[in-house]
Amino acid sequence: REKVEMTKEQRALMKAIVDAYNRHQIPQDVAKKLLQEQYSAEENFLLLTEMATSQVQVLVEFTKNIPGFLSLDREDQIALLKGSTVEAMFLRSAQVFSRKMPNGHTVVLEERIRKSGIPDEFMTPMFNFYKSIGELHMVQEEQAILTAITILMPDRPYVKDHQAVERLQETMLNVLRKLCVLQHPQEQQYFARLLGRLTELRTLSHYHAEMLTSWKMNDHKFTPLLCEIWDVQ
Ligand SMILES: N#Cc1ccccc1NC(=O)[C@H](C1CCCCC1)n1c(-c2ccc(Cl)cc2)nc2cc(F)c(F)cc21
Repeated sequence: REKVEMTKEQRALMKAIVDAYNRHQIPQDVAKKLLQEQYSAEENFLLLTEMATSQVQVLVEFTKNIPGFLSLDREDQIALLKGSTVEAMFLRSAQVFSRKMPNGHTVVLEERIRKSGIPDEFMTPMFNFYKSIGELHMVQEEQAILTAITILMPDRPYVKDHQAVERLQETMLNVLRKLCVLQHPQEQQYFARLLGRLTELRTLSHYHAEMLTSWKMNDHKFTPLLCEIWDVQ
């Protein structure tokens, strides 16, 4: 098999994405909060809306650092962000859930999330996704580039210049493909498995509006930003 090597440009691109990904982390870690105590459904819902609101802002900052993104048509930039924030939220949640934690913490975290107010019918698909992400043992470079690939999805609603987005995404996919070979040399199909998770992520994200509106509590209040970004209220 030929030796896989990243070009100088690809290494620079990856560094830019990873730096942006690490720079724009969610301020406080929700997992720590959840491990401290079991909140009520109302408190959990509020925590989620706060997390999601700050995550959208963080995502906008991260996206600005994706080389080429700011040269896209302005309306396409909005369409890409609007179309990917829910998937990015579940991807981020999955990465938080599958982070290495002291023994027993993941069990407690899962328990707290199961009792957070999310309707029961969404637990299985959600935790299946979280566990399938965990099994991949992604390195942070892969997590960052996978998030960028999720944002640069050409088939989001209302995207006009399909080609321009496809070109940017393809550049990212080329970097991710090489990274997977370099990081997981034993697993021939690791790259394919990784992309398969994006399909699972899209399916899970279809449920998000219903997950939120049927949260086990009355009068669900959303921030204006979330009303705009999510299909709720
Ligand atoms: N993490 C994280 C994160 C980062 C940015 C934005 C949202 C995030 N997710 C969250 O805060 C929620 C919390 C919010 C309070 C109530 C219990 C879930 N969350 C979700 C979850 C997100 C959405 C929807 Cl509809 C259902 C569930 N899956 C999580 C997995 C984890 F391991 C974890 F710690 C937190 C997680």
